[in-house]
Amino acid sequence: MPAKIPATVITGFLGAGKTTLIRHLLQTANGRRLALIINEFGDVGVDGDLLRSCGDATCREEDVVELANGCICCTVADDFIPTIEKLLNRAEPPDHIVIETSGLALPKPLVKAFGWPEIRTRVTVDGVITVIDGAAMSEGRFALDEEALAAQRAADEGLDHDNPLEELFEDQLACADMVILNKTDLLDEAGLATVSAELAAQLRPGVKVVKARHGAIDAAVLLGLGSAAEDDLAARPSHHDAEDEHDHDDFESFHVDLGAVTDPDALTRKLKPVIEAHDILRLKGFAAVEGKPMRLVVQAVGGRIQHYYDRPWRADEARGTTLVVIGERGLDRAAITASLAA
Ligand SMILES: Nc1nc2c(ncn2[C@@H]2O[C@H](COP(=O)(O)OP(=O)(O)OP(=O)(O)O)[C@@H](O)[C@H]2O)c(=O)[nH]1
Repeated sequence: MPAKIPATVITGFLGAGKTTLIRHLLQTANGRRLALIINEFGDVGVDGDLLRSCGDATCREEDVVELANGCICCTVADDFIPTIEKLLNRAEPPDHIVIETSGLALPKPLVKAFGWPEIRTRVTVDGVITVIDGAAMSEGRFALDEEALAAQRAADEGLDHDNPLEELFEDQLACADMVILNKTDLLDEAGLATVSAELAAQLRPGVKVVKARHGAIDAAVLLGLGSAAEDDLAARPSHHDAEDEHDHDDFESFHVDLGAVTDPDALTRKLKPVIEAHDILRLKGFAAVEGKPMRLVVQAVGGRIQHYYDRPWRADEARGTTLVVIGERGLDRAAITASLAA
């Protein structure tokens, strides 16, 4: 029986730095042939496109498979299993498969999928790596608002779960074999100490926390953990263990198509109040800037916004501005679209 091909699951909340970590991983793959499966919650494959444009020898076009438009934990049978089988059946299978889940995916159902008969003898979960946005955590982005929850519980006995961000955050931590505490450049010493202590209190015994900036952790640290997580599920509790199915009704995503922009900084100034007014969790995409041959990448994690040019527009693609908007259910799409188009 040939050795199982290792697969690493990179998870973590919206904008934590998963794609950034994978780009660095590709640059330190040290000759390993990697295949990437990139999962997006939204219907526009931003991360996959960013990774394809990284141009490294290790991330050829055919090595990046995109599973957009829904969380990988919900599309296991239709999308994930067939995708893994295709990779395993290649004339030259990859040395290692790296899976980036969407920022809203539950990792445990995905790890469970590796126990499916179609693939269980051929691939193993080498490790679940959870990326944490240290800045968002220190700002209490995932902390439970005790008063609000107490008030909710008083009003509704039937309430049986914490807020969706809190649950998702806890599930992504509970399933981790390693935690990357990212964005430490945005933390002062006190903030780092607080976040590190909060993490340590939530992690299973033996789970390592590695501090990082811009996901700059080498492949040698991330790959080769040998955790066989698919055989260790009982040790990884989830809020959703009791459910057969889970859904992502708590979140929603849509994209806005705009024309070319004249000034990237003006675009950022326009985005900030819209993100804050509508509590948009994540906004990302590409913009065409008048007179510029390069494509502008727009990245917003909560109110933290940045933009940069990543590559020239190709002759075969339509220049335009497409922004993916992700938030908790109930986003006012019309108002957001109107504000961005104004
Ligand atoms: N300051 C700072 N910014 C970072 C760091 N890591 C990532 N970022 C930025 O955070 C934003 C989101 O990074 P991504 O790598 O796209 O995050 P992601 O987890 O893949 O995002 P989703 O796939 O949308 O969940 C980008 O603007 C990154 O440049 C970091 O360590 N420090």
